[in-house]
Amino acid sequence: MPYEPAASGTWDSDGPELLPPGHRVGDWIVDEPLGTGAWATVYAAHPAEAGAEEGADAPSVALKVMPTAGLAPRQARNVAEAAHREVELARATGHPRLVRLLGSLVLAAPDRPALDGAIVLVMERARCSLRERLATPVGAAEAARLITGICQGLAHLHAAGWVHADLKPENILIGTDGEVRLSDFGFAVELSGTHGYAPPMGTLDYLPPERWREPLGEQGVRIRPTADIWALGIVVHEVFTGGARPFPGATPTARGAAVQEYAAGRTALRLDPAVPEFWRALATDCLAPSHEARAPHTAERLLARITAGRPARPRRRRVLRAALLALAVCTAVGGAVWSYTGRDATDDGPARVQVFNADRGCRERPERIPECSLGLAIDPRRPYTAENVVPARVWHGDLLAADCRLPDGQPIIDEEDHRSSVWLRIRLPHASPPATAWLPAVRTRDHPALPPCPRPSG
Ligand SMILES: Nc1ncnc2c1ncn2[C@@H]1O[C@H](COP(=O)(O)OP(=O)(O)OP(=O)(O)O)[C@@H](O)[C@H]1O
Repeated sequence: MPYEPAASGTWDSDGPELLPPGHRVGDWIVDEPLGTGAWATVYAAHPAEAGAEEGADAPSVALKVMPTAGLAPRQARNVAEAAHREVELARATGHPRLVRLLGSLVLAAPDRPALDGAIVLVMERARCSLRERLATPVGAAEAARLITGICQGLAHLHAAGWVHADLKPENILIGTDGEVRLSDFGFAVELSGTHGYAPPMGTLDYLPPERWREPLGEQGVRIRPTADIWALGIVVHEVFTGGARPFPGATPTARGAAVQEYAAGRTALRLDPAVPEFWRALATDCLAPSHEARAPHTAERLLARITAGRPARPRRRRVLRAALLALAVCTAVGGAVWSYTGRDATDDGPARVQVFNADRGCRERPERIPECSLGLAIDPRRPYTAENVVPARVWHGDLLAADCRLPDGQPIIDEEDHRSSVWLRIRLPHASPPATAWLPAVRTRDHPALPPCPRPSG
């Protein structure tokens, strides 16, 4: 098959050389790595010129560092072209559901030959990827909101004359506002008329059946917007099943063979029963076996169908409520689910606060299920993300011992549009190091009088 997987062996087996925290890149100082793809490592970074006062509160960005040194000429050309496409697409489009590109530069790092000359894209920083989010169950309302956001991004891209061509949960980010941002436009294709051409690259699990048979011409392989619609069908299935693929097989190649069997009419499409009826019908249309059968299901029409098919609720409330739940559950990634009994915590605390979960569904459930758990931050001045929560989880109604109040942590917005940068320091039970963690004030309705906290260290 004329195909080169995206995750081809670009790096040494030891992995890519990483930039250390504190390294200056243009106007930015590198913090921790956020993720690695086949071509790039993405880092959190903050402005180099932020005053000491601003410190960790300065806006954080994501730096996508795409090394070119040491690559074969064809690979280096691929990387440069991918970066160029990302910049071109950002210039030509721009939409709240697409990740924002803030600039690009070439890295000068003569002391690090593997990174010297790397192309760096400066982007808005997201909270996590959809792949990370899928590590914990996604409720129906949030699933609907996420899929709607993906459709909005695709509808805009397609209307602007582009195909993403590598849609997958790793490339669907969740912004700090809890909303979808499509990202990674390195394989994006600009349409001329009904189709465009791209190098034979992509991610096997998201390729439509026709791509497996598409001849490789001088300009590459033919790509049409229906390729994104197929990938959307796979993603819809994953959202409701914690990342399970709809086609059977232990490897991407085996699943690709199953896709071929289905497209040839030899097997039926079998979606997981966990996918609700409305979304099952939508995913089935996205996964129509040929370009022609899929073509009527444009992103715009799917969006209209979703808007018409979803229960009508006041828009503002729906969006904000879901945003807070997304925030809560994003932070659950990587943290162990741990039954935290508020009763213990109140024994020695100077003030008692009760956890409030914005999601009514969670408030009404007595079981302590992971999807209703909330995270406590390690450092309230850093973004409220998976890397920044303690393993302990808390649930609605838990009683916690708060010993002081920090007025100027990361701002958090609740479902009623209340924005607060106040955080409460919580004493954790002795058995669970660290000794303290931080609860955003919007996660409780209690307002006890508390002394100001000393500025947290580290
Ligand atoms: N703006 C961002 N904010 C936060 N995390 C990000 C951001 N961009 C990327 N990431 C993280 O970094 C990972 C790799 O980024 P990206 O997919 O852009 O790299 P890539 O090398 O082009 O990947 P691929 O293997 O899909 O070609 C993402 O899956 C995501 O987890």
